[in-house]
Amino acid sequence: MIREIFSSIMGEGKFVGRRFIFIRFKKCPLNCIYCDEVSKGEGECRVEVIPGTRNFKIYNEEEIEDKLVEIVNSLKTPDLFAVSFTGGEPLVYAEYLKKYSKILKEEGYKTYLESNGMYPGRVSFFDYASIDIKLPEHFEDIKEEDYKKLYKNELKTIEKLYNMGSDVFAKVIIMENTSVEFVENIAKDLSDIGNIMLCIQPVTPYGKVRRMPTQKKIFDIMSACGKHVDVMCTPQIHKLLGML
Ligand SMILES: C[S@@+](CC[C@H](N)C(=O)[O-])C[C@H]1O[C@@H](n2cnc3c(N)ncnc32)[C@H](O)[C@@H]1O
Ligand SMILES: Nc1nc2[nH]cc(C(=O)O)c2c(=O)[nH]1
Ligand code: SF4
Ligand SMILES: [Mg+2]
Repeated sequence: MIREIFSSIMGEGKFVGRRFIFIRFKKCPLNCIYCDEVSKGEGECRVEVIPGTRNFKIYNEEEIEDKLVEIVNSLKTPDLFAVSFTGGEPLVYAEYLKKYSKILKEEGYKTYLESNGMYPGRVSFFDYASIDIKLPEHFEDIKEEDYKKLYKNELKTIEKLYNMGSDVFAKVIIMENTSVEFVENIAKDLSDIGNIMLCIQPVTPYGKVRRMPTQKKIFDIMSACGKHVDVMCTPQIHKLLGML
């Protein structure tokens, strides 16, 4: 279920630059062409021994699940902002996630969800949430009706978290072929939900994706979205810094 736990600087979105502990779950039902988490399902479970050192202890699956609080406590640093549940797709493991995010909250930690938003029915409370809104070009081949369903679910997830009082924002990964109008329409839909920040994240070339969007594309998208919502843009800074 859990693939790795480590301490790093948040490299994406509204809280970029803050210190986080990352709990990464394994599986994900989607298959984004740019996904930098290729080992979705298999592989060992590794836990950083000392924050930021990349020294890992290998655990077996069951062992780590019961020791989660102990492990998080061992990675706590004075600058810690929150504990991120990411993946893969953390909401694949919704029951475990609900139980442990509540326990960690009771222990005094702020909780942060990083999700693709495909499971609105499984969402529980998090202090902060980053919900991806996927675009059709993120997939090798997606039927229009499947994309529409995914999009509807993503908006529903954001709305649910917003109404629960989570500090939720939307993240859109943009590519060189991303349409300005398409992202502007997303911004309009977000503004109908409430005061939701839109974080534009230029794709980091990976796998079959070879190029980042141009500066013009980034500025055009930001200007168009800025008519409707609060918008910011950041690349994945942890990769620039060579961090996990
Ligand atoms: C690995 S995903 C895990 C959480 C969830 N499955 C999702 O997609 O939101 C974490 C974040 O990394 C982003 N990401 C993955 N590969 C990327 C890449 N090559 N360039 C930019 N962002 C990427 C995803 O879009 C998502 O916002
Ligand atoms: N440093 C760092 N920041 C991140 N923000 C989101 C990440 C993720 O994979 O969910 C991530 C990650 O993997 N590392
Ligand atoms: S939804 Fe997230 S984990 Fe799943 S393939 Fe896309 S980027 Fe990767
Ligand atoms: Mg990542």
